[in-house]
Amino acid sequence: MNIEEIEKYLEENFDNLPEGCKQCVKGEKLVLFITGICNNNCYYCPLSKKRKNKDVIYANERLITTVEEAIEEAKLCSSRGVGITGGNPLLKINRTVKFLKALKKEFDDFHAHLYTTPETINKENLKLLKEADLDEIRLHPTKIFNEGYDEQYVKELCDKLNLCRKYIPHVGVEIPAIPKMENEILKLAEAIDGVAEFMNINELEFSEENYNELEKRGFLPKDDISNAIAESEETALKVIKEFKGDLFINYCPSILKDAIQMRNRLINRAKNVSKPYEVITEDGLLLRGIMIFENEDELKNMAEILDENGIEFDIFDNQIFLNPFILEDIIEEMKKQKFPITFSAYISELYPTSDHLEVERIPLITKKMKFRRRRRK
Ligand SMILES: C[S@@+](CC[C@H](N)C(=O)[O-])C[C@H]1O[C@@H](n2cnc3c(N)ncnc32)[C@H](O)[C@@H]1O
Ligand code: SF4
Repeated sequence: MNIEEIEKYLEENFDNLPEGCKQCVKGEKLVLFITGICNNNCYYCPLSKKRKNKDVIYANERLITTVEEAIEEAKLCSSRGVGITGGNPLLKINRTVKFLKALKKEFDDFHAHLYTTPETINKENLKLLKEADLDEIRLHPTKIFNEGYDEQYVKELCDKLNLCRKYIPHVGVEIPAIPKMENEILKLAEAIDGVAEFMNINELEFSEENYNELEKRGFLPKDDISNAIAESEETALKVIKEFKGDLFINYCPSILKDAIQMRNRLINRAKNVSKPYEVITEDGLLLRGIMIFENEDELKNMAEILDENGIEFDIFDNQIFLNPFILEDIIEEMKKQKFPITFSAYISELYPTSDHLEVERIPLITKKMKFRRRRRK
């Protein structure tokens, strides 16, 4: 599926999507990684070394420790809900409940969904999640994808789904589309039809951590621009085509996460955190003009000139941050008037995230620059 096909698919199916997906697509979900601890060991687990089996908390890309930081990140991203993920959030149930209650208290009408695996579902955990007002839960039946289809395991999964339904308003199943597993996935869909409300199938993705395990099994990247695995999409779409029951099955392509969901979240955050002189790109990144001075007096002179002309800027150490296009104009004018340029200058393209990750430095040589639209990994 390319972007146009995904946009068309979303337009046609948006109303049927689980609420958690609706907000996620619009970039309105805070991604709360509550712990990296997990008792499973899926060969396709995409978690990075910094997160896998580490008891760390992230709100979006930001490493946090407190509820207040999670609330702050939600505000900065104009989030309207939270997706609680991990690791397995239920292995840190008290922390999960503490964060969930605090977010629900802080924001009105805040939708919450949570990812977990069937083994940790029990009455005690569900009671706590209900008290904390969890709206949606998604179970990932890992055993099927690591060891093969097992009738008894799927029966137990259905029991767990039924138990979830007693406590949580919306209950679904979420799985990776492992290439060539269409028969197993179809059997699973038939078994959970009438029990789960939806099944979400993710296009299989590789990461630095799982690449070797995927390659060992003959799974290879589908192209050199995304981190999707070849034939995963075909498997998911075949399941959707051949399934004849009532269960709503949704396919979530890797590119949707990168090009639509992540982009929307960045745009939301950029709108809240950008300085008046920064430019928001169509990908939700920030463009900032930067002058670097070796001489403090020259920096002060330039700051005075900018001030006199009503140009907004910030001074950071020996640098002046200003609008990138104004910076280009200034340099052009100085060149025209053969004015000695005593600073170096570039345009910085950076993420509006808490780490301000810089993705590119564009040296200022030409006036009219085209800013490429790039896909992030
Ligand atoms: C990354 S997990 C995080 C939550 C939790 N650890 C779990 O596995 O349910 C969220 C969902 O992604 C799916 N998933 C796991 N590994 C994946 C991969 N390599 N590519 C695409 N989806 C994956 C699983 O179906 C899971 O429901
Ligand atoms: S359940 Fe999730 S976090 Fe745990 S190993 Fe599997 S994919 Fe990784």
